[in-house]
Amino acid sequence: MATGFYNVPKAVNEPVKSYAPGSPERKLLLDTYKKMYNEKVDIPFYIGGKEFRTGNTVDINPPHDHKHCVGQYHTADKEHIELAVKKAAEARVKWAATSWEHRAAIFLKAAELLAGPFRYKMNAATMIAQSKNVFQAEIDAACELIDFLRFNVEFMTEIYSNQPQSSPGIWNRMEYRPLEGFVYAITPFNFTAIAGNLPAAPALMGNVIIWKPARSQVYSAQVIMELFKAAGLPDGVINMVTGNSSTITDVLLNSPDFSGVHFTGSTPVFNSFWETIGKNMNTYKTYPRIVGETGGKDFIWAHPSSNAQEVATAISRGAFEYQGQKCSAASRAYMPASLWPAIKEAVIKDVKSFKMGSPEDTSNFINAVIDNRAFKKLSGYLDQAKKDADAEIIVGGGYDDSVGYFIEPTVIVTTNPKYDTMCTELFGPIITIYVYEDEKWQESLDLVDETGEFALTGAIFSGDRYVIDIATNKLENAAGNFYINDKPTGAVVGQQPFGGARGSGTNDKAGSVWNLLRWVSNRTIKETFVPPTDYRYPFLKESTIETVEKEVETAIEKLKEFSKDLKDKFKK
Ligand SMILES: NC(=O)c1ccc[n+]([C@@H]2O[C@H](COP(=O)([O-])OP(=O)(O)OC[C@H]3O[C@@H](n4cnc5c(N)ncnc54)[C@H](O)[C@@H]3O)[C@@H](O)[C@H]2O)c1
Ligand SMILES: N[C@@H](CCC=O)C(=O)O
Repeated sequence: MATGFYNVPKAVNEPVKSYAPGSPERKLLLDTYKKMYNEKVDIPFYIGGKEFRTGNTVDINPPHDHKHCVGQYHTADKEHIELAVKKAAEARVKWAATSWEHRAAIFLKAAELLAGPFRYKMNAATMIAQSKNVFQAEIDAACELIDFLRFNVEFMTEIYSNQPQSSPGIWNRMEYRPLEGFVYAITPFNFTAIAGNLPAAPALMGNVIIWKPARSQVYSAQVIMELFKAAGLPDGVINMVTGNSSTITDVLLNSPDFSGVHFTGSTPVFNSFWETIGKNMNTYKTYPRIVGETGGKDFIWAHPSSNAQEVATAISRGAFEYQGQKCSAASRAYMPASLWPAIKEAVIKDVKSFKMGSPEDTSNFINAVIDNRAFKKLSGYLDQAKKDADAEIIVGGGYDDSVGYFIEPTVIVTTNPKYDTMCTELFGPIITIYVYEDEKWQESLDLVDETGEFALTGAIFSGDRYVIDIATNKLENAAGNFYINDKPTGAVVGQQPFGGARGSGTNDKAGSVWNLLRWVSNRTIKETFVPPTDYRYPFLKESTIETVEKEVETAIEKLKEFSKDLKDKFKK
């Protein structure tokens, strides 16, 4: 078989298209959106490459127009999940033995297809069912997913090329085997890129996957399955199942073949997985890998030396883009009293200028929150803030679900740094601000660090390098992604590897070598070219002692002969 040490194409970030008025991409995307909006999609689940339609369906309603229906998806029963385990095991035989360049080629092809013919369908599905505006859909469903696919291939080759030293006469090698079983990928509603990456990353490393997308992301999940099929991913490598989360999880976490979980979502759900896995430990053939990126309560902190307009813009974008439904979104802020009036004025001006509505109208900066549950939860917090003496809503606070689940972008100012909305992840367009006395800026950093259970993203603003140094050190454990003079959202694959610790996850950094390393089980191979044939250490070998004794005896004999010769000579 012909082979070689192949270099993969250098990964570069996918350029973000502008969708400016009159641009061809704008027309293509909006035409696709309208077409898909007025059709009825019928989404199956996928096991072993086959499409399953059970007739037990769930409607797909755009969050910004919830009475409208764009189609339905079919849900699996327990037997289907058991079948998925079987089919994944069957697919594993060939996939795990497929050489890496073929796995790489499939995912590189998927990246190119998404950059080209799949781009508008993927973005439109994300706009329709997840209520993202054009820009938010583009940076997520197109660019970030393309980046994950391209960069992971490069990271894979970095891992494979990491090999041990070899002493003379031997050759040490490191094999990076896929895990012995299947990986369960569970994905959140808010990022199409995460939904694609969580099954794709372990699959790239040779694993087989059972993937369960979030119910409100199933529309773009289907497009991801179509993309992988078009790229040539063999049947059964990624099986996408939809249905009751508990039923699916119960079957998968009870299977002896369960070898890892790749989760992104809320902290309580991940904690429940960890508990179940712990209880089931004796069931599994191998210790499962547990990888989870979870919730956040991300902060913006500003020092009196910072620029008020820069801080205000970071709040307006960091807290409200995609309705604050990014795990990275700023949802608590600490502002110095001296700068607060200027920051407040600028933020209120921004928020009042935001347009809210359907993503089809590209002038809308804000769209709807994901579903009725989120709407009820968020409106409940707004009602509570209106009643609480230690909270004041300075802009926003309204909500309306008559057409879509619309929550007005809201800024709450509190006098209590431990006020509920300073600590709890709300996952919506609400930020709470605590104003501190300028001279207490060091104490305010302690507050940032000590408030809440999370440590995902955080941003500090200052024009003073000594302050930046102190804050960076004090907040060492407060965020896995830390920003200096920038908003805490918008991490880019290959540039800011993403993930947090504490209650925010296992911090394995999506789209990095550290994440991919979790999906391989190394085998060390030592090959000896000329194996020894005698067990004894050289200095103890009988043959050696005998040789030395013989050499000594010979030397003595020679000396005797020499002295005899000498004596004879003297006698003569
Ligand atoms: N840290 C990160 O990188 C990151 C990225 C995106 C989202 N998130 C987090 O995700 C959350 C928002 O997403 P979400 O609302 O989809 O999260 P979620 O926890 O409700 O759902 C995540 C996934 O788990 C499934 N699920 C829910 N309950 C389950 C149960 N009892 N058993 C089994 N599966 C269950 C869901 O169906 C979904 O597929 C936020 O907390 C956000 O911070 C984190
Ligand atoms: N890359 C995104 C990830 C957000 C997760 O929900 C960001 O950094 O904003």
